[in-house]
Amino acid sequence: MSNQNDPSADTHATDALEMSTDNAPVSDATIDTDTDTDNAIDAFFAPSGKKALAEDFKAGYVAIVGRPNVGKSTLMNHLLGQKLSITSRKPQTTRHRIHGILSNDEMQAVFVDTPGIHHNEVRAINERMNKAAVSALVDVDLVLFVVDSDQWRDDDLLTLQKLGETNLTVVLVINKADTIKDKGSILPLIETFNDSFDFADIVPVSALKNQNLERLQQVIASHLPLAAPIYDTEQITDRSERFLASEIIREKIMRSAGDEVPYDLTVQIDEFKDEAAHTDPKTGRRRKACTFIDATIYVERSGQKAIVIGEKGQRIKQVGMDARKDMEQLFDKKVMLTLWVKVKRGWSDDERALTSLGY
Ligand SMILES: Nc1nc2c(ncn2[C@@H]2O[C@H](COP(=O)(O)OP(=O)(O)OP(=O)(O)O)[C@@H](O)[C@H]2O)c(=O)[nH]1
Repeated sequence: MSNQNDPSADTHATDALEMSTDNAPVSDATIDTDTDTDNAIDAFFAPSGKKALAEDFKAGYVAIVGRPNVGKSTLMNHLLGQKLSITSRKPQTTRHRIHGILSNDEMQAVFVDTPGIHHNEVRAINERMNKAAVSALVDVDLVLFVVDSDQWRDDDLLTLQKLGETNLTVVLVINKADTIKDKGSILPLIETFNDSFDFADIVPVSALKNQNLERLQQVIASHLPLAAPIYDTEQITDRSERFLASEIIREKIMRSAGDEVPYDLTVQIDEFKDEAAHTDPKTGRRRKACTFIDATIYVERSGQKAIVIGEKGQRIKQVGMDARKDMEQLFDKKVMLTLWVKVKRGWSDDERALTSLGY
């Protein structure tokens, strides 16, 4: 859906203001000559990358559930060694189910990253997040129930109650172990958890500091069924680059604007165009392959728009630069990013608007 050319969208997209960032001239794209030929030769002689799979290969779906802010996204990102899911200090930043795929010689775990399970929610968006959290539990082979080692709350019990109604295998992941000053205090904590639920395993980790994640991988593998890989073992996500691009932009805004913007701003990718390496007909110079991405950031009020843009456009400029860097790293190609900020009042209460934005 592109609002720029859609007259019917004007009624929603009030108070539109465009902010363009990162307008480095296209000629900045590094120029190269014979690399295409070199790459083709390298690709021809490179090993196919497909190894023979172990006969006892295991594969399955793993849901990561838990209260907002316990570190679910960080855990998945660090297990994968890649940034697929957005993280910020603000709770409820995860809005979608994201499939991250972890493959090694013995197993493939397909992660479903869920939003927290919330109750007493009034707004349509939170209801949808709830549905997504519960539906993520259907048909998974294993649940990682993540808690913050420091904070045990009623919300945790609510999730545990939901898990108790299923026959799922549940591993308790006690995250943020790095924040525990007295390591001995984790033992009574483990006992408390053990008394409240029949966990298949309990693994304390620090997702952020990569502590005990190998052990967690072994535990995951031990609970997955014998099966062939579900996805290609080279693949790390089934999410499109478009989707990942929008999540990266959203993360940069949430990180930079902190508590000043609500978590329910959304980012829509208006254009995502790959341009192959070519010779510029005007200048005769070679241009590297590049992906042009145009995105619109929707906020609810003009005050929020001003915050996202920042003084003299500084914030949006920084968001654009940081997001572009992450995208270039993740997609492994050159990116030109243009951002727009628009006010779309009340969209998070509007079921139709949510659907049109892909929720
Ligand atoms: N100290 C410490 N902080 C962590 C750890 N894991 C995550 N965090 C921090 O906790 C905050 C929340 O992490 P997220 O991964 O976004 O949490 P989440 O559970 O996905 O949150 P929602 O998207 O709201 O459901 C971030 O500031 C992380 O950096 C950890 O092992 N140690």
